[in-house]
Amino acid sequence: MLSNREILQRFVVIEGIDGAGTTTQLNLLGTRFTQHGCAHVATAEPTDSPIGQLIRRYLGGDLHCHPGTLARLFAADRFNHLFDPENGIKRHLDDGAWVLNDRYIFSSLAYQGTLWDYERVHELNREFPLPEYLFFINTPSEIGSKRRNSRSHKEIYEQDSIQSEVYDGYLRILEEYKNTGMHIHVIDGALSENEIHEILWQVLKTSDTV
Ligand SMILES: Nc1ncnc2c1ncn2[C@@H]1O[C@H](COP(=O)(O)OP(=O)(O)O)[C@@H](O)[C@H]1O
Ligand SMILES: Cc1cn([C@H]2C[C@H](O)[C@@H](COP(=O)(O)OP(=O)(O)O)O2)c(=O)[nH]c1=O
Repeated sequence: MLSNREILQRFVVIEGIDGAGTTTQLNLLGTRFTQHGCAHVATAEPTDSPIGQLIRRYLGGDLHCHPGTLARLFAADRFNHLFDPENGIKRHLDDGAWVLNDRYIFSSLAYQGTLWDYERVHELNREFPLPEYLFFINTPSEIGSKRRNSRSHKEIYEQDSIQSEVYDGYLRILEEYKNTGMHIHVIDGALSENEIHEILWQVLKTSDTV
């Protein structure tokens, strides 16, 4: 049951296809939180842990595996990211900080769920709590494609046909998760970096704890 999922307060997730600008927005938000003296941790998935580094090797194309293996690696990396006793998301939230995260379960559902098997990916991510805020930067694949093409190094998902499927997957997931109690904001990815940032900031600023 999606409606019974635990929601972690002060946990913020930014999602979008490759090139949507999630990394850009994470950095801008982190700077803004710092300027306002608001305790926070800015982080991302896949993480820098050994599991995350292994995932990067698959994404880079120098290792190959069954898509089910990759789905499980993302879930293992996420479990560690959430529950690591010293540096995990839960620990930071329990200490009173905000956690700003570039990608979370919605990436697994949109990428592995679309490209492999939605039900199995859903099952692998069922135990994870939901964020209080989910920002989806709504960047259709044509716009993302132009931005991705300026990168020298391509990862395995950085192809227009794949990104277009993943984009459609995100739209389905947003619909599926709309009544779960998260604050979901869909933001026009064609806006400038600063315009998008201001929208995110205005939403978070009105929360009583920032
Ligand atoms: N709203 C935007 N408008 C135009 N360019 C953007 C925007 N957001 C990000 N970019 C640019 O697009 C590229 C990809 O951004 P990035 O944040 O790395 O995307 P992601 O992490 O979602 O793949 C970068 O060159 C970045 O400066
Ligand atoms: C967290 C996560 C990421 N991904 C993909 C999305 C991206 O294509 C890739 C790396 O994410 P990321 O580092 O955010 O990409 P970018 O280079 O755009 O900043 O991993 C999944 O397929 N499943 C997941 O669960």
